[in-house]
Amino acid sequence: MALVDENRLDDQAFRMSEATAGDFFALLKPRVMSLVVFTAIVGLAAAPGSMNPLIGAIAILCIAIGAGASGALNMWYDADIDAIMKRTAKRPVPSGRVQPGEALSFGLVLSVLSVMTLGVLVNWLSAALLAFTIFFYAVIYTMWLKRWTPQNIVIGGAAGSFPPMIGWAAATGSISLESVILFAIIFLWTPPHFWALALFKSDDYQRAGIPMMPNVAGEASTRLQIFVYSLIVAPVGVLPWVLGYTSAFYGIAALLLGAGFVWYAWKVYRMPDSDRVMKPAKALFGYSLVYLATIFSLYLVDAVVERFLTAGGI
Ligand code: HEM
Ligand SMILES: CC(C)=CCC/C(C)=C/CC/C(C)=C/COP(=O)(O)OP(=O)(O)O
Repeated sequence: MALVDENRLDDQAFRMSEATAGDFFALLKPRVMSLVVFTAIVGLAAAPGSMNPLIGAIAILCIAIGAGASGALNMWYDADIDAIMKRTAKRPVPSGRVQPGEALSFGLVLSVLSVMTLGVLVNWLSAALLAFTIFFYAVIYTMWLKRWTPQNIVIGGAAGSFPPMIGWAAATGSISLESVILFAIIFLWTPPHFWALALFKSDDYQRAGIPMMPNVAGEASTRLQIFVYSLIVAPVGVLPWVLGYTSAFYGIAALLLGAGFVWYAWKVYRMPDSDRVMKPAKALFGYSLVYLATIFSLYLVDAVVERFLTAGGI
């Protein structure tokens, strides 16, 4: 009698993984997470005091790995709906290149690794914030809010807003009003960022049965809500200058960028129901990325210049 039952080797559980390193990298949602990690870098660099550059680099690496891990956990749980939506059907799990168990273990191992390393080598406040953010995205948003309420991304947006606070906490071991304002900018930016995309991808969400705002409240209401959020995020983007955290250089640029945001959102608000190409919504989605990347870049430049001038006694 053979020691190994040949038939059992064909079972799913015994199948060798067909996944490549590229598939595992894709599980980290690298494109989205690159901007997320950039906001964490800004939080870390803008924080007062000096930090050992090696510890700073370790902190950023841990945040990047933790963010990617939360993306893997999201893709593990969402494989059923990702398979239905055109935009996501080719992802590693729904396309069968990565087994669900592999994605789950990958996400869990990286989550524990990133949080523990951040805690041991940097500080436990930033590690606790990172753990909470991973939990918020993977469990509160993905497993609960996303399939339950059209306010999913309004509440779930908190997850994407924490990284600058984590960076700040890594540098200082504390939370401050300035880091809460960086949180608020991303939090208020998320609904227009995402609903612009949800407008022109609403068929996908409809088919998958996800209660995104355009599918539940309708396109007209979503367009109005996008515009209202743009009216709030624009002044909040200028708040760091008003409160004296940045120079006028940042403040004026933020004012102009905010005016641009309101303009793009206004075009979406005025978009006729009959417009199925939805160019204004696509333009706003693109602009939302430019807005956040630019405003955080300016914040970084402002903080670095300020530090340079202070160090030089100017
Ligand atoms: C709950 C909050 C958020 C939701 C629901 C959301 C949703 C999405 C979706 C569905 C896409 C399209 C992704 C794709 O092409 O497959 C996207 C793209 C993107 N998002 Fe978000 N997002 C959120 C928060 C954020 C945050 C906080 C950031 C960065 C700080 C961000 C940065 C990006 C970037 C950079 C892209 C473009 C990726 C590319 O080039 O394909 N998002 N977002
Ligand atoms: C440090 C840390 C843990 C950061 C996490 C940051 C975070 C939560 C970012 C959210 C980004 C995002 C792509 C949401 C997509 O929503 P979705 O999952 O509904 O989009 P999908 O349909 O493309 O999967």
